[in-house]
Amino acid sequence: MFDELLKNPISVLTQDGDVSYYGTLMSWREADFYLAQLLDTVAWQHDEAVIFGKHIITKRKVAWYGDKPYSYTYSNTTKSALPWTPQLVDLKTQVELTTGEKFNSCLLNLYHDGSEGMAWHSDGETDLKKNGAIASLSFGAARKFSFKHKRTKDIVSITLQHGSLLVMKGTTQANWLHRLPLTKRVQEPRVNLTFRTIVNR
Ligand SMILES: O=C(O)CCC(=O)C(=O)O
Ligand SMILES: [Fe+2]
Repeated sequence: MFDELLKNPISVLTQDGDVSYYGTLMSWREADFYLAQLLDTVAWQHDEAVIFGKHIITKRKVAWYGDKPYSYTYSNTTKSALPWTPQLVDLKTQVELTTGEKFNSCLLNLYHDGSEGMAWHSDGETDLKKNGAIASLSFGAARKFSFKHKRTKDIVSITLQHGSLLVMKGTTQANWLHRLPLTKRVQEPRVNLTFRTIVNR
C-alpha cells in the first residue's frame, strides 16, 4: 500500500459518505519531480482569513487555479482563479482518468512542516457543486488525515502518501468534517491539491 496504485481503492468511511483512497498514482521519483515543480511554479500566497472578526494571515500558503477566473470564497476570503499551469493540467488529466470524474478548478495548499495543518471543516462552500467529487492529490511529507462524523463523532484516519490520491464524494461533506492534524514529527513540506467543480451562479 506504500507505493502503488491500488487495484481496488480503499473505502475510508464507515457510513454516511463516500471516501476512496487510491494509493499512489505514480512512482516516488515522479512524485518528487512534481513536488519540485509545484513548489517552484505555483503562485503561492499566504492565506488571509477573518476569524471571529480578527484578520489573520496563515503560515500555510495557498493558490487557486481554474478553467475560468472563478471567484471562490474560502475561509472568508475571495480569490480569483489563475489559468492552469502545464504541470497542473498534467495532474488534473491523471486524476480525471483515474477517477472518471471531471474538475474545473483546483485549490492548492502548501504546509511547510508539521506545525502547519488545517482545522476541522467540511468543503461545503456554496459555489462548489453539491455532493460533487473532490479529488485530493498529495506530495511531499506523508501526513495523517482525519474524518469526524458530525453526529456520532466517530473518527477515521488515513495517512496520505507522497503521490497519493484520495477522493471524497456523495454526502461526505454533509455528514463528516475533515482535518489535517498538526504533528511534531514532520519537518518536511507537503503540497496538497484538491480538484473541485465550481458551479456558475
Ligand atoms: O491538505 C489536505 O490534505 C486537505 C486540504 C483541505 O481539506 C482543503 O483544502 O479543504
Ligand atoms: Fe477540506
